[in-house]
Amino acid sequence: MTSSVSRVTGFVTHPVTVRVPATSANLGAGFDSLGLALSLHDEVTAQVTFEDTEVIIEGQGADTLPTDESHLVVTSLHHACRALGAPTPRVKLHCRNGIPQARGLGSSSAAIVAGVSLAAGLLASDGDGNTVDDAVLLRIAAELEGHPDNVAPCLLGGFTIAWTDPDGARAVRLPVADDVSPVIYLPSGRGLTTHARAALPGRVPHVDAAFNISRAALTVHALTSDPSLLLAATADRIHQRYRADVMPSTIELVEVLRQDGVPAVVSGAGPSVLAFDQVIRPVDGFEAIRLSVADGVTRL
Ligand SMILES: Nc1ncnc2c1ncn2[C@@H]1O[C@H](COP(=O)(O)OP(=O)(O)O)[C@@H](O)[C@H]1O
Ligand SMILES: N[C@@H](CCOP(=O)(O)O)C(=O)O
Repeated sequence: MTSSVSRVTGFVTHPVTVRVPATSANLGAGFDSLGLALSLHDEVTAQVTFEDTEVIIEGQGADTLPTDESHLVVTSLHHACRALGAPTPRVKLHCRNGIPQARGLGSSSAAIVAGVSLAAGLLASDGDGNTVDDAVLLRIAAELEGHPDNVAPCLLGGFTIAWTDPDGARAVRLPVADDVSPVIYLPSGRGLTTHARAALPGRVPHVDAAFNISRAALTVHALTSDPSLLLAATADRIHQRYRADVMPSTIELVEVLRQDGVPAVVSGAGPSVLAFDQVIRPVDGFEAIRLSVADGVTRL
């Protein structure tokens, strides 16, 4: 927590808007650690109100997400206010959502990062509404999400390595090589991260852990310096195969693409597939979307 947090004096009265990117976590071998920010975004505006909390939603989730205080952006904003020693305000929230939910594109992390960033933006400290640094926001956001690999690229942008210390989550952003070309294969069906995590075993064989350590380390080199190594680097043995029963067509697509020489992985906890490819392939049951590597949360 930055020292300025103790000087919080209240909330700004003007609206604050943040833009948060989608993220693809794991990147194959880097389970719960590696992540990439991608060019799909939610844009969220919050303004403190003396009336009841109100949530207006356009775009993804407009018909399904709650519009009261149980909305994830509001609960995250409130959690961050408490963590920063501030009261929890009622807010008017306007969400313009471009990130599909429950598809392995980090929508929950985007909502959480939006909430904690809006809290930082609304807190007025010595007349300056944004005095909480990214390291503090990362710790708060990762606590809420339960794993740091999506919230890290959502906050910092680009390609990130995240890890958890006794004090909480930490992350570094690394530069991405120019010819890294992400394509997302988006299925129409949804899959909750909690379900896909429940499919994982409590232990994995030592030999598989060793396999993944070498590939995760290689992924750092491949994404930053030599994308020709991405096929070898993105092989995984500790999570994707265990998830096959809950997303069979996703795992099948990963295998078909990899057999064709395309570095392809389950995006996050699925069911989308992330491929690094110069071409977009038509695939039955999936919408192929060309994306680029994005920056992290921005205050508009
Ligand atoms: N923009 C959003 N606003 C409010 N809640 C959201 C938003 N995005 C995601 N969520 C919540 O998170 C759930 C999806 O989270 P999760 O299963 O982790 O999928 P994802 O891979 O998209 O993060 C949604 O069902 C919803 O409850
Ligand atoms: N490491 C997590 C990543 C979850 O990402 P999401 O985008 O599906 O929320 C996991 O594999 O469970």
